[in-house]
Amino acid sequence: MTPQLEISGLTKRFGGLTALSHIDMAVDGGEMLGLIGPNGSGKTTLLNIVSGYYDANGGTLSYEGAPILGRSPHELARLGIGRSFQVTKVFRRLSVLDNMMVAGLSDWRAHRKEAEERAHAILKDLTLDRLAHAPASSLSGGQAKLLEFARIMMLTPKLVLLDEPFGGVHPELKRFMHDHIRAWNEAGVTIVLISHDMGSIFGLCRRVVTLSYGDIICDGTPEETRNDPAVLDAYLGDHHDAA
Ligand SMILES: Nc1ncnc2c1ncn2[C@@H]1O[C@H](COP(=O)(O)OP(=O)(O)OP(=O)(O)O)[C@@H](O)[C@H]1O
Repeated sequence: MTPQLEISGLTKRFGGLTALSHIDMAVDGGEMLGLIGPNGSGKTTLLNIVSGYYDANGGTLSYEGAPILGRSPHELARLGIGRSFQVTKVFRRLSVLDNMMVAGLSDWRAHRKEAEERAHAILKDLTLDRLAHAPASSLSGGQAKLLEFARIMMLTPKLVLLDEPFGGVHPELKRFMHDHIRAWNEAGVTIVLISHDMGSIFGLCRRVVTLSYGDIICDGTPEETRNDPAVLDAYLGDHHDAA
């Protein structure tokens, strides 16, 4: 079976710094995969390349069997690759509903009425529907995170890349987000989750890939990852900040 996402020899340099060094990795449709590693190990860079925000210096990337390296974020979103950002990106001056419509209308299949109905249903599911007409600037940090989730779902993604979704989120909201991530995955959506929150990673993911200095140093179950000496060394060694 062709993996949903296949990364081969992917390399990214910033000047003299090699942020990713010949990364090989395959992700099957329906996986729930954690991507961990100390600060600066290359996690966000990898996600930025897969979602079309960065070019690579070498290697190949294919999605559902077709090459995608060099495609724009917009094209990739249309193909079903959704992502969140470490720092939430919502249009602060637009209403919550209009934030959803911007996502929905870029999808040529959706007509406005259908897109609005879909937006309301998703907002309701995420407890944001009563705020549909409020400006996004009036949302709390946690609500803005939920709006970002809601916008990703507007495009009916097949692969969702989440970059530190739990940063600054209180425990109750975190549990709510966990439930939604699990529900998406149970509905067949592939999830790649970057987080420094090991409780979330080990609680949600069946497979965990660990990066260190742009290399994959471990690819295994949560149990294998927790007990891998290279992972412990990467996090606890004095050459890295502990995460
Ligand atoms: N746009 C950029 N220009 C220059 N260097 C960059 C850029 N983006 C990332 N880097 C560097 O590439 C390396 C990998 O960074 P990246 O953000 O991918 O790491 P990370 O594992 O996501 O870290 P964190 O957990 O702190 O978010 C770091 O040394 C970082 O400074």
